[in-house]
Amino acid sequence: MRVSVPATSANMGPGFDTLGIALKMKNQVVIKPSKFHSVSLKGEGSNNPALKDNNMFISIFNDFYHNLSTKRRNFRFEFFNEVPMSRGLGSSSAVIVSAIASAYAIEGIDLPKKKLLNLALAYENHPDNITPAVMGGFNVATVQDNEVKFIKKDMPKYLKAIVVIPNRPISTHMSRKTLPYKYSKDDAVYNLSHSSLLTAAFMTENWEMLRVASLDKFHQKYRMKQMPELFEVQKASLKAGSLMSTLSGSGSTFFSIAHADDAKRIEKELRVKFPHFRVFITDFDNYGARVDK
Ligand SMILES: Nc1ncnc2c1ncn2[C@@H]1O[C@H](COP(=O)(O)OP(=O)(O)O)[C@@H](O)[C@H]1O
Ligand SMILES: N[C@@H](CCOP(=O)(O)O)C(=O)O
Repeated sequence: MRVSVPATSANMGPGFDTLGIALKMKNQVVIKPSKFHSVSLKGEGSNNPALKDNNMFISIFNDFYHNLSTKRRNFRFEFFNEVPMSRGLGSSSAVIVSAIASAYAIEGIDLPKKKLLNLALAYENHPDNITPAVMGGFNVATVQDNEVKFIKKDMPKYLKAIVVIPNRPISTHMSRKTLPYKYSKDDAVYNLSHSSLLTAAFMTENWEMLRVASLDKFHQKYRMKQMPELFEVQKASLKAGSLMSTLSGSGSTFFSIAHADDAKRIEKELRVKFPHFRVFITDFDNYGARVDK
């Protein structure tokens, strides 16, 4: 059985804890019944021996498996990870969603995507990463009465994402601590209006509006101060022709959207200017979490 879940870029500027989009980079796990428990890791995290012992996937999988099953089978877990850890590309959401989906699938229990999303909410209480991780596409999401309410929009193939991934990780938990405790009414109105405009721009495919609509006063500047070079990345990406360029989740990755015709040139310019960062183009994912039995 194989489960795959895409990377996600959350916030998208002003949509703090609300907006997110799925990328065509994924974490996959192949699970096989086996005499003994064993773990193999390829790709991101494979040089981290701790992930072979007691990683977040195994502990969430076990929580669900032990609730769903009376049997005590052992499994071999083979992980193929493309989502870098603690870079603002939703690695924790990918792990949470894939662990829950795997426990249900291994027991042959059908798990509708909306239920998967609401189960994931217990592990990550902001819905901006888990929603696109489960559903794919661009999503606007909120939590009401312990349920995720969301609207999804498929992304067209003629738009591409360009990601700039620094070497340095930023933990989401720590990064949230750098944010102000309170915001002024002016800042609240600023973000509310920009986030609403950004959502409307996605829904109506008014891509030229993204540059203005993606401006934010809630979180980016506080977080980017930890790595001031990110201000340069944003400036360079917009100058090179990106439609929008925002901190991805809590960072450290920078996420830009561009027309396919411009993406190669923007990628090249960013690579030249920031040779010490990983820069590449990726498509958007419109499917989300996938289980192949
Ligand atoms: N492939 C993985 N396997 C196991 N645990 C992972 C994996 N990827 C991420 N994690 C867990 O998620 C944490 C990173 O979460 P977080 O700081 O929210 O970063 P991100 O921005 O990538 O979601 C890691 O410290 C680790 O506990
Ligand atoms: N809204 C959250 C998003 C965190 O995304 P991640 O990919 O960094 O986990 C936040 O801004 O803290």
